[in-house]
Amino acid sequence: MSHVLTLNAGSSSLKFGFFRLNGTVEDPDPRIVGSIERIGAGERAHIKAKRQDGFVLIDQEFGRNHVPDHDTALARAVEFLKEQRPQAKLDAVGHRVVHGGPDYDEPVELTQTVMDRLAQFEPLAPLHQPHNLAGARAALKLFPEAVQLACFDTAFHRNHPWVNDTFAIPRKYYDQGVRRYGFHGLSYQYISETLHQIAPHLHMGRTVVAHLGNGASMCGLMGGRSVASTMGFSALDGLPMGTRCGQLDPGVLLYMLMNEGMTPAEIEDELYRKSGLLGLSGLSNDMRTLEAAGTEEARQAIDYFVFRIRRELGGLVAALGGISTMVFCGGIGENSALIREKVCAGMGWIGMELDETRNMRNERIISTDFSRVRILIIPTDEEIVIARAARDMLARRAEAAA
Ligand SMILES: Nc1ncnc2c1ncn2[C@@H]1O[C@H](COP(=O)(O)OP(=O)(O)O)[C@@H](O)[C@H]1O
Ligand SMILES: CC(=O)OP(=O)(O)O
Ligand SMILES: [Mg+2]
Repeated sequence: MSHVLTLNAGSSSLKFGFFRLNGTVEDPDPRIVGSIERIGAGERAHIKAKRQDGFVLIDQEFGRNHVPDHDTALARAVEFLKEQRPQAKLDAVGHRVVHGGPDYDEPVELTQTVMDRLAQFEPLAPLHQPHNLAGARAALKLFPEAVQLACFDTAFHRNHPWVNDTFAIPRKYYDQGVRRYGFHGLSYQYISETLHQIAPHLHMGRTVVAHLGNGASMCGLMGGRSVASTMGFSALDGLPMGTRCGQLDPGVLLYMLMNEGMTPAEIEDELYRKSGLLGLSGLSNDMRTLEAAGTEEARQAIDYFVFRIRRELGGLVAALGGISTMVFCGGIGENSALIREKVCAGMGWIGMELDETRNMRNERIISTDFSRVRILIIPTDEEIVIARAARDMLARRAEAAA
């Protein structure tokens, strides 16, 4: 029996999935999915994992400083999986790698050359890429006989039309790779494939997907393919996020450099780690905390988040030439009735009409029966997209070896 481990390393978390492969066509079976959160020096990390039927296998806090970095987190996750499945042999380890640069438009086997190339993109995604690659290095040591593959957040967007792929700066920068890459591609691929399964007629049309998590972006899909996305060169652009600023006039960067005398490292820290919902509210990057807080600053942070989503929605509808389906996903998109309600309020002019009760109940279809645009909640699943890619890569290698 073949097994695949999937790893999705964020700035302070590691999500893992343990899948059984049932042949080369059937969907991989998610036997165990879990996460370790609050990784870092001085933190009390927390491991959670569930079986496929929802049974909680572990939900436990570590002691302070017990999981100071991603290498330790991976070791803890592997220890736990070995306890659960002592006999299982891993055939592949699939990694979410946020930045694949201009060339990778599909998953690739992680060789040393590929790793070196991907390390060049670390400055473009400092909250993710270094951790993604650290996870890959650690897994290469732990499982030398397993196939290791990288699945990129950028790959799904690689066929954007040129106007959505470029900035209006001298052309040499485009050739150097300064482009609008777009991210959250594994999530958008999952939504696109799911839409194809559950509503093929909607999949054929014009869809706007709002992936609203700690990182947030939106994507316009035409016939299931990405046409435009709100994220650009780095995972900073577009919507404001938990701690990232989203769209910013580049003049603000010049101001920080020249008037505030900030160093590039200080600006990076300000824009990636201290801005967004946290920076505006002065309270938290967590939407649940902001919704419960009731302070003026928390309300303003929510208002700004919603305002930017609505602006981008209008822009994406114009880029697509219309809209037939709107999908919400990510931790906020899947769980916050309040944010969905605020985003959809008064959007009748593009044919969106939210059903209040369905929205409150987090149902799959949350538009009214009369709404011209279908509004859906689809819980996203980046892990299964990685597991499917691993299945396909193992099948290709087996075929080549036969
Ligand atoms: N019931 C809820 N109401 C509002 N926000 C929620 C709810 N559940 C989760 N969230 C928010 O989802 C965000 C995390 O989303 P998630 O997609 O898990 O992020 P990540 O990018 O780390 O994968 C947090 O801001 C969290 O507050
Ligand atoms: C690209 C990105 O923002 O990812 P995440 O949502 O995992 O932070
Ligand atoms: Mg995410």
